[in-house]
Amino acid sequence: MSVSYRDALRAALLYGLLSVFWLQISDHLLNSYFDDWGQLAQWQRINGYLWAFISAVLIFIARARLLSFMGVGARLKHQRQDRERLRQAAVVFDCTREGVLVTDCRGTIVHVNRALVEITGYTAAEVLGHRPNMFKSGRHGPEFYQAVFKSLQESGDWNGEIWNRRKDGEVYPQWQTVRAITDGKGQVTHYVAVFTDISAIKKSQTELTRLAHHDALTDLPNRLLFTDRTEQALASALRHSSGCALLMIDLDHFKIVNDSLGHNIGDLLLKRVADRLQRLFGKGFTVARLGGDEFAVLVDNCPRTAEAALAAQQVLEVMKGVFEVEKHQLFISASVGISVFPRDALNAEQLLRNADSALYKAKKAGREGYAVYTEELTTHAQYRVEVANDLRRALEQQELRVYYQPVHDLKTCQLIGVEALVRWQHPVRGLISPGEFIPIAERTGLIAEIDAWVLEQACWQMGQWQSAGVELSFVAVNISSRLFARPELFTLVSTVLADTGLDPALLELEVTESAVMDDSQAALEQMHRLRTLGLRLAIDDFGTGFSSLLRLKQLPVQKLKIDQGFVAGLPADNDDVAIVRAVIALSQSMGLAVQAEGIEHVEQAQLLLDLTCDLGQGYWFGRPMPASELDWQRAPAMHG
Ligand SMILES: Nc1nc2c(ncn2[C@@H]2O[C@H](COP(=O)(O)O[C@H]3[C@@H](O)[C@H](n4cnc5c(=O)[nH]c(N)nc54)O[C@@H]3COP(=O)(O)O)[C@@H](O)[C@H]2O)c(=O)[nH]1
Repeated sequence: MSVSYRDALRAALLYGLLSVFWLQISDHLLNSYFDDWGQLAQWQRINGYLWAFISAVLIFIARARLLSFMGVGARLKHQRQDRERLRQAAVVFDCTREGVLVTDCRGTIVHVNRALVEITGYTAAEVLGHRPNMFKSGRHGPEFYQAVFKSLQESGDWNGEIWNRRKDGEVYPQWQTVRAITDGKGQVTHYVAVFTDISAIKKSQTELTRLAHHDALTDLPNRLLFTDRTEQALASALRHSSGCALLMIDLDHFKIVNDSLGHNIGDLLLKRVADRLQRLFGKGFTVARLGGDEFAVLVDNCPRTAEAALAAQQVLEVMKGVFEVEKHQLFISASVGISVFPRDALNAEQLLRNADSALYKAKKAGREGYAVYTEELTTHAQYRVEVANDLRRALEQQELRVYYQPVHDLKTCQLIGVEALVRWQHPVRGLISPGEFIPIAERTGLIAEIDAWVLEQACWQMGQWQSAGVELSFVAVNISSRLFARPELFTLVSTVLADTGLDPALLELEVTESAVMDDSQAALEQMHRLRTLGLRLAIDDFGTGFSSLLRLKQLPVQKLKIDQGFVAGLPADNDDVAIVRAVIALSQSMGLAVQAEGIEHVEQAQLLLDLTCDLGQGYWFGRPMPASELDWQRAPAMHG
């Protein structure tokens, strides 16, 4: 007999004994108290009721204790909570965005939610009773599914990426978790799969990867992908003992298209160039846009320079045809730098760098051509690095000097101004001409510091001449495009003028035509700001750039300097004569002074005077020299 039965028997016996005891005692007491039968009968009735009441209380207590002992109350509470939880789970099951699929232990689908219907395109009725392999995409082999089942058997769950097929046939990726559900004895009763459709994430991931590796404008591979492909090509060339060539292509004077026709047309032209290059080389080659107007082509199986040169020549040829861009008929040429693996470089970075050096050489050689990398170019590059380092030291050690070249009035031949030109007094190499170090200073950015220093020296020197009573109309200082592009130029010039006390009207800043046209709107603003200081502005090397006359008209400049390249051809070269005549006429029609530079012969000075040029500068008048050597009285006569 179980403990509970024994307890129940004990309670029943106790109740029986208690009842007998109660009946005996109450009967005895009532009989001894009441003699009257009527009263006795009444109290016996009351006694009966009383016992019934006590019994009811005892039954209640016993039952309450029994139920609590058996845990029925808690179970009822739990049942209520379970019902609530199930209701909530059913809502979650149906509202969740994840697809849910439940199979029995044999793999037959017994339950699916609304999200599964939406994701797969099947109705619940079309799915129930079938097996999950109805969603198979065919992308995974049997070994994939075997691995899933193995994981479910060993650990009871699996999660990972799986490609399935929707009802409409579309194959899509989903992230899925499958779990085995077991009963109390550890037997699998069901499998539950919960999955998310990750096709949108995949698409944006793919798009991001594409964007990171492609140029947005032309859709060509960008520098990152091109470098990667070059590395792969080099590795493959190494394995097969073959070679490959890298062509770096840069469009000549592309800036003019942007400046004159706007960036939209410039962009469209770049797209057309990209298309043309792709068509020329076809699918087997990697054509990339490295940035701006720079493209590159990787030519596989091309170990010899001659073959690479042939490819470069084809690039030059293909660029020759007209580009039709929105009603504009554009012509553009290109320069190409060639570097060959393994002859020139052993890794992608070096190959790119060397092709770039060759491209620089092609540009310097006059553009619309190609140049092949040579070791000499690296030597040059190293030399440039050494000079740049040396220049920094020169600035600190005050090794730079300012020379002044006289500028004469062509009518009176009087010296009326000077141009400040920098020199480098090298401790070992002696006096170095700016032609040797200015281009390097420009490439490294040191030019801004040099120009600032020359400006300070020239203003100070002009102040000294003024104090000494020398009658000079101006001192001209060259401002490189690097410094000219900086907003702090205005502060620099005003500080120098304030520090040296020079009358701003005596200062002339020379800016090259290309510096002004590079970003003409910014240049215009810079020039107007500088003009508020009261100084004068001149366009240097006029005729070598590609000024738009419309832009030129807007510039607040006071002088045009005819480039010495045109003066050199005077008086024999008819083209130069025509150009010089046109520039003089242009200056005069715009109310600008005009100055010719590079005058080496009296005939040149005479012709320029005849053409009504205002000012002249050149070796015939005087070479650049230290301030102390200038001869203020020198006025070389033109007529004998
Ligand atoms: N940003 C700066 N550029 C500067 C500075 N100083 C010079 N430069 C530029 O360097 C280039 C070479 O200058 P330099 O060797 O001084 O040559 C100048 C003249 O010496 C030369 N010149 C003058 N007359 C004649 C001549 O009759 N024949 C001849 N073959 N050359 C002559 O021309 C140069 C003057 O150039 P420009 O500035 O265009 O008037 C040169 O581009 C300088 O601009 C500097 O401080 N900052």
